[in-house]
Parts: sequence; C-alpha cells; structure tokens
Amino acid sequence: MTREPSSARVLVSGATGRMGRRVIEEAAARDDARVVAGVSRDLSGKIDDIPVEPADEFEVVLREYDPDVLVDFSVPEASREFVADCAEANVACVVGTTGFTEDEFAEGGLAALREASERVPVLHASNFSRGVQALLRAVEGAVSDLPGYDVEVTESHHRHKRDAPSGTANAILDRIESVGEFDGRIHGREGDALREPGEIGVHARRAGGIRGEHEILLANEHEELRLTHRAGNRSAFADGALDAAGWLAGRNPGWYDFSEVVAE
Ligand SMILES: NC(=O)C1=CN([C@@H]2O[C@H](COP(=O)(O)OP(=O)(O)OC[C@H]3O[C@@H](n4cnc5c(N)ncnc54)[C@H](O)[C@@H]3O)[C@@H](O)[C@H]2O)C=CC1
Ligand SMILES: O=C(O)C1=N[C@H](C(=O)O)C[C@H](O)C1
Repeated sequence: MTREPSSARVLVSGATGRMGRRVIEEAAARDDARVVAGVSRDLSGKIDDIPVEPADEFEVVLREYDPDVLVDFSVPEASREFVADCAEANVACVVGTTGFTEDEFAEGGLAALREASERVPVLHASNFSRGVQALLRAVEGAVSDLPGYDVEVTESHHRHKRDAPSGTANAILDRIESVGEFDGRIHGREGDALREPGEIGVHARRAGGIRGEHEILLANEHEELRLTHRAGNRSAFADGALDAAGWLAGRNPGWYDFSEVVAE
C-alpha cells in the first residue's frame, strides 16, 4: 500500500518553465513538501540547487530520486506520459497543466490521467489558487440565483500562453452549465447576429505579462453582476499545488479534486 511521508518528496516536471520554477522557489520555504529534482525538455542543470534532468529520462529519474509525488506544469502530451510512468512507479500525481481537450476520451483528453488514478492518487486542477476555488462556488450561486440572465466569461493571460480558453475558464463554464439552462458556448463574437438567449459568450485575451484574470458577467436589462478573480503573481498557484502535493502523498489510488484540499 502507500507511504505516509511527513515531508513529501516532490519531483517537478516542467521545472524550467514559469510555473515549475515558482514551485521550486516556494517549496524551499515549506516543510511539508521538499523538491528532490526537476525534469524538463530543454535543459539539464540546477535551479536553486535542485537538479534538473532531461524529460526523456523520466523513468530513470523516478528510480534515481524515488519521489512520493509528481507536481506537473508542462504540456498535455508530456504530462500524460509522466503520469503513466508514475502509475507504474507508484508515485502520486498533482497535475496543473491545462490544454487537455474538453472531451476527455478524445485524443488529447484527460483519459490517460483517469486511467493512472486506478493505480495511484491523481489530482488535476486547472487552477491551484484558493481564490478561484471560492470564485467557482460564487459563480454556482450567482447562476442559480439569476436564471435567464445573460452570461459572458472573459479570461486574460500573458502573451506566452498557448491554450485558449484557459483551463480555468473551461472549469468555470462547466460549473455554469452544471447549474443553469444553457444552449452552448459562443467563442468570440463577430459578424451580424443578435445574441441568442441561452448562449454563453466566451472571450480570451492575450497580452503582456498578465498572470491570469477571469471575469464572469451576468446581466439582464436592469442590472449587472461581475465576479472577477485576478492573480497577482504565480505564488498563488505554486502554493496551492504544493498544498495538494503534501495532501495527496500517501493517499489511496483515486481521482481527487483540489476542493478537497481546500476544505481541510
Ligand atoms: N493549474 C494552475 O494553477 C496553473 C496551470 N498552469 C498551466 O501550467 C502549464 C505550464 O505553464 P507555464 O509554466 O507558464 O509554461 P512554460 O512554457 O513556462 O513551461 C512549460 C515547461 O514544460 C516543459 N516542456 C514543454 N514541452 C515539453 C515536453 N514535450 N516534454 C517535457 N517537458 C516539456 C518546458 O521545457 C517548460 O519547462 C500550462 O498548461 C499552464 O496553463 C499555469 C499556471 C497555473
Ligand atoms: O497559463 C497560465 O499562466 C495559467 N493557466 C491556468 C489556466 O489555463 O487556467 C491557470 C492560470 O489562469 C494561469
């Protein structure tokens, strides 16, 4: 069965990226999670004294560093392979990577992660900030309380972000559709057509260094409600992912949700 480490040994994939680096920095200040190594596609070397190994040697890295938990912020195609290898090696997986296809069983979906969760604990979240967890609950309440209101979701991110809409926007949209009666999502808006009742407008903006902003607008003819979350820096995400790593290591195999971490 499983170990119960007091300080989880963490392997970071995507270690040289914006998030991977921040996870390594934040972990240095904590005692519930200790980064033992990183892997990345494009560099080997060290970050803050943590060894970073080539991603194509991932299985060797698992054997050499013997982590309790993987924290992954990379790209979906790499993430799926890392998680499959972790399932073989009995390593828990915290995955923050976004851009998986919406249909989890389509090529590019989350199915590989779900499969791994039959053997090891797996927790995937599109947003590890606690503020976004609160936002999701607030959105659910607002949509339930305001049936018939028009709903538009807008997200803004830095110019380096590839996937759109963001994983968080997709999670918000799933939550909206789980509590309200809607007919579909309209991505962007152009041409000559009136807004249809029941559609949800979705807008993605990419500019500069914006860390991540999500706004849900609910409006009728008489009033507007705007719910907005703005990340000030990446520590909110890195800390949440490390909270999840400490919480997940040593648990039974299964599919876990970040809301369970936040609830404790
Ligand atoms: N869940 C959350 O709270 C958050 C999720 N994210 C997501 O995390 C992911 C990474 O974001 P950033 O760090 O900004 O990206 P980045 O581009 O700065 O870093 C990506 C890292 O993955 C590595 N990589 C890329 N392709 C690879 C491959 N084929 N094999 C192995 N490694 C590979 C790169 O070398 C790099 O180290 C994105 O999907 C992003 O949306 C970002 C912030 C918060
Ligand atoms: O790429 C990012 O930066 C972020 N990605 C996540 C997403 O796609 O929702 C979370 C956060 O918004 C930052």
